[in-house]
Amino acid sequence: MSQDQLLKIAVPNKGALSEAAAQMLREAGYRQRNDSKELVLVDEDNHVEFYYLRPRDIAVYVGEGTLDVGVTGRDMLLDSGADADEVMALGFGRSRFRFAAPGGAQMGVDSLAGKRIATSYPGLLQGYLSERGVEARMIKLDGAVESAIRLGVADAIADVVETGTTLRKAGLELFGDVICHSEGILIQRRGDDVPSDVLDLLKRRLSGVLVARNYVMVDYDVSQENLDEATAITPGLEGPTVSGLAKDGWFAVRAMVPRKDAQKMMDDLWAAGARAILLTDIAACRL
Ligand SMILES: Nc1ncnc2c1ncn2[C@@H]1O[C@H](COP(=O)(O)OP(=O)(O)OP(=O)(O)O)[C@@H](O)[C@H]1O
Ligand SMILES: O=P(O)(O)OC[C@H]1O[C@H](OP(=O)(O)OP(=O)(O)O)[C@H](O)[C@@H]1O
Ligand SMILES: [Mg+2]
Repeated sequence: MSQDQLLKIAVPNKGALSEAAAQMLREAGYRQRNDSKELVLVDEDNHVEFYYLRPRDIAVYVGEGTLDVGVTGRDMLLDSGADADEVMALGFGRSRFRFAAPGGAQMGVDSLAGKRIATSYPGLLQGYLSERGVEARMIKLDGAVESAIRLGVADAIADVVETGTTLRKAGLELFGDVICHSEGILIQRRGDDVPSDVLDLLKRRLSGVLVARNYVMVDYDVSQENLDEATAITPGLEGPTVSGLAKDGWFAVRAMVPRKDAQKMMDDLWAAGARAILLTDIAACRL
């Protein structure tokens, strides 16, 4: 891609990843379509254009080099066998790809030899079974795979599981190890190392959104005698900002901390003598 061409980015047009992908791109400062029938959207200011495509097809377009990068699911990239690699995990659309069957809790992957397995991800499944030397018959379905056993076309299934509700409602139980931990990812054609400022910016902005989502800012006041103990709890990224307060012997401390640990960290800070402990969201960042 030459510097004056727009970077072509594929985005899922429907399904579980579509809204979350568009939302993340919006938060990263890009324009996104308002009309779900729109197939292409040009964002001149940011030197990119978005192509709205079926999530399953995105790895194919990127692998063939017709589009520069794309957002899809890790399971779909692996299933496609396309000539594309994961560049960055995006933290949304998390799911697991797993085996299930009635009474599955008693089964193992070895028991699948000679059986029929229904799936929408034959490439991913075949790769997993071949590595383990298990020969089974693949029944390729487009969706609603959980119904395949009840309807008599398969003995087991391999499908996407998020909450497990769909499986439970179909009377199925999980078995075997997780075949793939999936989430939304950014992909690029394998070996495509043409330097691109526009792509570097996209990656930096998406990383910024991830940090803003996963971290919060903590502020607190602490006395000199408790300063070391408190800052050990909030080491920050480079180190916490420590500034003097008007009150003698007291300091104000500010640091970024992982959102998931924030409540426990506040308890620990309080126990360490910190007071006026405040948490605030980070709207955006560049690290
Ligand atoms: N319930 C879910 N929770 C989280 N991720 C999911 C869920 N269902 C699917 N995914 C993920 O979303 C990606 C695309 O799957 P999706 O179901 O949207 O596509 P599809 O099955 O081809 O389309 P559709 O279901 O609209 O026919 C995959 O990476 C998959 O792992
Ligand atoms: O574990 P759960 O939270 O129940 O979610 C998993 C279900 O969600 C997806 O189905 P989708 O709605 O995409 O329909 P599909 O099977 O036709 O793709 C997936 O294929 C599972 O069926
Ligand atoms: Mg689906």
